[in-house]
Amino acid sequence: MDIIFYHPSFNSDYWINTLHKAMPHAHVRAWTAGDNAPADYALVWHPPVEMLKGRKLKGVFALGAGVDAILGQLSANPGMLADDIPLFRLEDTGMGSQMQEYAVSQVLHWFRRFDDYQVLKQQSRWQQLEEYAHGDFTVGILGAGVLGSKVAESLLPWGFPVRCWSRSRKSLPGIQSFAGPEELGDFLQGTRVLINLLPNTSETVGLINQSLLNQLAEHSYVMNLARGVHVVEADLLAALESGKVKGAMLDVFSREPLPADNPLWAHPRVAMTPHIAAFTRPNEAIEFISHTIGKLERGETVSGRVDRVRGY
Ligand SMILES: NC(=O)C1=CN([C@@H]2O[C@H](COP(=O)(O)OP(=O)(O)OC[C@H]3O[C@@H](n4cnc5c(N)ncnc54)[C@H](O)[C@@H]3O)[C@@H](O)[C@H]2O)C=CC1
Ligand SMILES: O=C(O)C(=O)CO
Repeated sequence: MDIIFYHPSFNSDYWINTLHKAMPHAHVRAWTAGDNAPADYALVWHPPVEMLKGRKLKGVFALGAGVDAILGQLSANPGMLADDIPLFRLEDTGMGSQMQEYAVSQVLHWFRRFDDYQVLKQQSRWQQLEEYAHGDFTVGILGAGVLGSKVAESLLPWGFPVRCWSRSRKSLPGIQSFAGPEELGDFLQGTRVLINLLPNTSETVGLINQSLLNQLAEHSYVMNLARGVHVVEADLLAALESGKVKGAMLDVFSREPLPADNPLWAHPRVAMTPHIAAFTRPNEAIEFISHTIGKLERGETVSGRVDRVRGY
């Protein structure tokens, strides 16, 4: 079995050596331009079109959770990957716990008013502020998939009401599930902290706009852990200016790196991280990939297959 590997920044040697340990029978090589030798599987992240174009592969694994980039390449280069070649994505592989860390820490930061105390500190003011009540701090998660559901579960022990919105209804103990466009309004009403963990698709791009933000509770918070294109930045800035949104924590942006002249940089109630909410963990990813390839070779059913039409 031959596997080709491409990632613009990962340590190829580590990945190839670890893949060899997980799959001793496989020959894994780092793909380089001009390599047209046969392969059975490709492990890729933002691959050059020529790496996949015209290849007969048993499967392609995206080395991340979101597949919008590779699907975007596919739509721009139709011949890049034959329709009958399955595309897989990583499900959790160490990203779930990272998302939990990020979300819980930020929700608690806002709930305990550390953002307000930082402002008082800068004014050298010693002042105790009125505490928020858990009941007034409903957390609503857009996207209740692998990562969104883990984030939802991690917030429950802290006493917050937690709800989620997804394409289909979910059964997550203690978490109110809202499903489909017809229930988005009910999901938003009363949501104080909005956390985005949706995939970037034609249905979700630009979803977090003025209309959606206006439906949130007063003095709400927005945390974007998914993709920058989900947020209409001008609308978020307007909601911050009006006070409808009290604070934002953004890990992803419509352009990355974020251009220096973007007003989000200087906004006093916007905190930012440079797309670091959750990294692919090599060991967990290789375990997932090697198990999945093993199942594929045995003709067994597998999870993680991307629905190219649906977009995730
Ligand atoms: N900032 C970062 O470092 C990272 C960001 N991500 C982002 O997180 C996203 C989610 O990852 P997973 O949870 O693994 O994805 P997933 O595919 O397991 O879950 C997606 C969820 O979104 C819902 N959804 C999709 N389209 C919808 C629609 N039109 N209306 C309502 N609900 C819809 C689905 O029902 C599902 O619950 C990824 O697509 C990626 O963009 C993932 C990893 C790291
Ligand atoms: O896995 C993903 O989709 C990511 O955004 C990793 O950066």
